[in-house]
Amino acid sequence: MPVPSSEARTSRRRSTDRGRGRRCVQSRPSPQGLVWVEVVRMTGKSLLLKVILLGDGGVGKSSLMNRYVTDRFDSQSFHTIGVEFLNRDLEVDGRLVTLQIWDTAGQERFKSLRTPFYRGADCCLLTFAVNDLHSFQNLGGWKKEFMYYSDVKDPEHFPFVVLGNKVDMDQREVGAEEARAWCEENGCCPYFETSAKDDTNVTAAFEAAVREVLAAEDQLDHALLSSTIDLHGNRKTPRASCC
Ligand SMILES: Nc1nc2c(ncn2[C@@H]2O[C@H](COP(=O)(O)OP(=O)(O)OP(=O)(O)O)[C@@H](O)[C@H]2O)c(=O)[nH]1
Repeated sequence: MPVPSSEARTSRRRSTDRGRGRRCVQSRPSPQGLVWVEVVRMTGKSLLLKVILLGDGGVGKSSLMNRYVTDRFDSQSFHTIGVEFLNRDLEVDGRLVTLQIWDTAGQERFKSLRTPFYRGADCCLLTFAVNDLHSFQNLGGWKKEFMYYSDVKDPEHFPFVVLGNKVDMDQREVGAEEARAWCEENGCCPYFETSAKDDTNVTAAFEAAVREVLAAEDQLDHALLSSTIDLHGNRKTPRASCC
């Protein structure tokens, strides 16, 4: 397999570190010695979230990332080979977040270069172009590919956001209602109609991805705090009464 760029390698290392550093889960006995509580720690001031852009070649993934991070649009952009990433800091609902956006190559011939980078993603942005029906019909395939290679622990609750890009173009082949219906059938993920070219909804879409992740994490933290575990990490249902 070709070696990823040094930037990509650095990021991979960091995203692994993040897995260890961001959430240190400790088990401690309660004063009664019966119940175990979990303490979730945040390290550093900002939460590092990895989001990944997937979709057919040419739908505008790189352009969306570049518009959001550098506020530029290139009408002659090249196909991505493998993966690239950019970071942007932002504040969402009072929480500081470093968003690490991974842009992947949509062309089939680069599949083996992109799939190793799916692991550790916190959210997946499934992207199509509204003037390209085929790219919309392929969304299910992209979701499947992501689920297969990302090794997500809780597939049912993993956050996805769907982006219908190039809404600035006249020749539309996919309607907003059709796209929303797909989202509804595929787990109610939020849908955004975007244009990297004229900067329509780009910020809103990335912020929605962050909100989806934070909501999923809050749910998980809540579940962890209200459950109990024994010394070997096996969950136990709390007993209704002592003795
Ligand atoms: N009109 C219009 N053109 C866009 C938009 N977004 C991207 N493009 C153009 O579409 C072409 C492909 O854009 P990319 O961002 O390279 O697409 P990609 O999905 O990253 O493609 P791969 O790297 O092959 O996976 C480029 O010529 C862009 O300028 C948009 O919102 N509107």
